[in-house]
Amino acid sequence: MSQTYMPIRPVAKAEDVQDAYNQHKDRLVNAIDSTKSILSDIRSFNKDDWVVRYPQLKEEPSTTAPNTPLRSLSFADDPSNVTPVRLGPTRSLSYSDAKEEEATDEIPPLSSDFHVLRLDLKLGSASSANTASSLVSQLEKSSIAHLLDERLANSIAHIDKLRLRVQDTSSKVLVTGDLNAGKSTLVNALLRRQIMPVDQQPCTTAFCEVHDATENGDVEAVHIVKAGAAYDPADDSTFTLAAIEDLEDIIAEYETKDAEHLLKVYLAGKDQNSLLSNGTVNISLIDAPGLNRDSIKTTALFARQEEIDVVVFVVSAENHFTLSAKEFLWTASNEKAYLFIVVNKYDMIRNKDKCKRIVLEQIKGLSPRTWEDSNDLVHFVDSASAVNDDKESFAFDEMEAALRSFVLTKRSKSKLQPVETFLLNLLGDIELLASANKLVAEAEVAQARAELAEAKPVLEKMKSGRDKLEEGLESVEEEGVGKTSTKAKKVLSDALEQVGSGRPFGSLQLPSYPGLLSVWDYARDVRRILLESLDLAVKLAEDEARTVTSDGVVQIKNLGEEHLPAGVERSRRIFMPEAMFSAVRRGKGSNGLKTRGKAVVVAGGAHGLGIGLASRPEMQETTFLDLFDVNHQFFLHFGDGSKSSSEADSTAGALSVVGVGVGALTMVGGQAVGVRGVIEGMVRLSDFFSNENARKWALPVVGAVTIGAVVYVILELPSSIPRTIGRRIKVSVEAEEDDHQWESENIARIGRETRKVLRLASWDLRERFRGAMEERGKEVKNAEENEKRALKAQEWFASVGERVGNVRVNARFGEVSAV
Ligand SMILES: Nc1nc2c(ncn2[C@@H]2O[C@H](COP(=O)(O)OP(=O)(O)OP(=O)(O)O)[C@@H](O)[C@H]2O)c(=O)[nH]1
Repeated sequence: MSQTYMPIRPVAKAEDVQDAYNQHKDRLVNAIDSTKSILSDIRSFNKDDWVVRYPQLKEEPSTTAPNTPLRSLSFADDPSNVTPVRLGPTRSLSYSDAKEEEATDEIPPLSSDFHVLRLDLKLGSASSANTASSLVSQLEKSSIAHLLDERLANSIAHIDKLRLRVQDTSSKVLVTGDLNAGKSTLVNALLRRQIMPVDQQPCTTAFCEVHDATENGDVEAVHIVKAGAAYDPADDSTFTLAAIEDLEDIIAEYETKDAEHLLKVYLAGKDQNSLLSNGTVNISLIDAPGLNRDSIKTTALFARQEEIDVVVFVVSAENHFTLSAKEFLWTASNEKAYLFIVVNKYDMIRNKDKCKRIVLEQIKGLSPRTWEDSNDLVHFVDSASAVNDDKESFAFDEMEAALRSFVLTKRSKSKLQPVETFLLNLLGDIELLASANKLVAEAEVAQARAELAEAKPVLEKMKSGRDKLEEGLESVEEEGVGKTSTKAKKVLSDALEQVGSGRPFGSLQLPSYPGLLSVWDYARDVRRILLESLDLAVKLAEDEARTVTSDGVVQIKNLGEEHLPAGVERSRRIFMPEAMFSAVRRGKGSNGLKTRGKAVVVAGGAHGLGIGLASRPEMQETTFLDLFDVNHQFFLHFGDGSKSSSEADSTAGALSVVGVGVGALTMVGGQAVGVRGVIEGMVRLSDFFSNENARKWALPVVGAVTIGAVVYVILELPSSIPRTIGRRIKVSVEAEEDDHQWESENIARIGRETRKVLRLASWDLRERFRGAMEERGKEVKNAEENEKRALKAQEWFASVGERVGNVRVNARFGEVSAV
């Protein structure tokens, strides 16, 4: 009937399908390349710039915006820190208080979990959920980032494979069916060439795989694949070579053998319109043996192979489906839904409608999905006449076009669609990852800014206050030292002046005069008291210094309060004034052995250290000169009085003998007469004694005067001794070299000690200030770096989101594919 030969679908459809397929393929390849570049960039960013965090989302019920459901976001390395967020339509995250997106009905319920980039962090058994979660929380950021990196690397490797799969143009069409149904005739018709042997007797027992000769270096040939060998056209040890012309003989030869064989047939110069050379996919046709009890299993197994894209099942219109055909179809349709049924020898049928009805009814039972699409998938043809070019065979052409479309559609469904689904899931995962990390980066920017707002003004204040603090410390030190030195000078000069005139200092008292017989002891005690007076003055000056230094320490402490920022630990040193003017001595243990490192502080200043004047043996020595200071008198009148005590002492010996008398003389009248006067007096005396009269009365007079003078001197001793000793002490302490001079040495020492304490306190404060400033500087620098890094990450993750969006748009994901 003519209607059955009418084209079911326009032939142009095949080209449309092909174009659509090519576009789909190209878009996918581009999307794969872009996705791969995004993944590689995330890996480098994770490695070099930012430890990418792995988000975990939990669903929360939301009433206001069902399509942007509320989730709680936490991170694998910090599961306890939870933030409420909303999941956008493309699995991007935003804070739950952000403006809610328009709810649209088309948005499918979104998964909060990762599809491709999911990390299996749940360690331990399900029964020990607590242990597992605690294990997860123990995972560090870096180890999670490392796991993520591995997952990204695996995803890249996987999409590389997908790319190869998408670009792979080879497609296999297995032609099988009942014995003698006309499979070989159909294959020949599709190839536009008589290649397969056609016989009324069942003949084909081998699988003949027909390829384009370009796959074999443009050489037509038959490769008989050796049993068990992994076929490789480039390795002739895996096959036996034969000529195309011998194909019929080879197949005939194998008819007699039991086992099925695989023949690879390479054909050149094919018709441009043949199924094999459509330009998009390299289809290879496989002519399988007719189904019988022996071959059905092998064929079913063959059909199941991954690379078989379409199974063309040939059934004879005369016989309908045989039992073995039904068995095969049943199995195949369960495993592969892509069955293409050619009802051959349709020309032989007289009641075509009836035949069609019966066959379709059978198909409905065997493969409902094929039946549903029977307009495209079930074709009634006459292959024998199609081989004959002279005859028009619309049904065959239509079948061929439908088969070509079907191969492409199937490829699209079996190869492109899964890749598209995978890419969509992967892009969704990337978006989720990027938007979660963007939120983290935003939070870190905010935190860094808050830190900066706190630390920067403190640092600025410290910077501007540094010079002031330095000046303050210097002036405290200088003022302190100046004050102590001035005070010490005054105390010591006064004391020296007082002692010099024979008066003791402070509360010290001179001993009472014990009488002439104990004059020596008296002189010794006076000397001791006067020396102790000077020591007391030193102690007083030291006490003054202690007070001044204490004030200085308090001032330094106040400077610290003023300049050190809050939170910086203040000096915990406690100033002990009594430890001033003390020395640290290496102590000895109770057993008399030296104790390593054990120090003993000896308090009490120069006095306590046993270096006071009263403790110096050379100063304690009482001499005759302490009683009658002839020497002093001599130099008072003949010298400049400023000679060193050593010089004075050396001359003292020579003069000591005459000194007593002369000294006594000089003291007559309580005032100095002078040597010249004495000599003149002596001359006059000799003149006087040479006179007879004078000699008579003068001697008793002189004797009386001398006795009077001696008595006077003796009576004066209680007050003259302190004066003499005081003067002698003054001269001896003043006579030292500048550096060792008692007064200046003590002033310098007291000043030094004050400086030492104040400098130590200043140093402590300076160190604290420097440390605090360094720390604030570091804090500011860290916060600035964190802000910069987080800002960069924020922008970077936003750009990843955009890139993902662009990939989706360019790949036209989400549109209903034409193929
Ligand atoms: N009238 C008619 N005869 C056909 C048609 N197709 C095939 N034949 C004939 O049917 C016989 C068997 O054809 P083959 O192509 O050898 O069948 P086959 O399915 O390959 O056979 P085996 O491989 O042995 O199973 C041949 O004599 C063909 O000429 C057709 O469409 N119409």
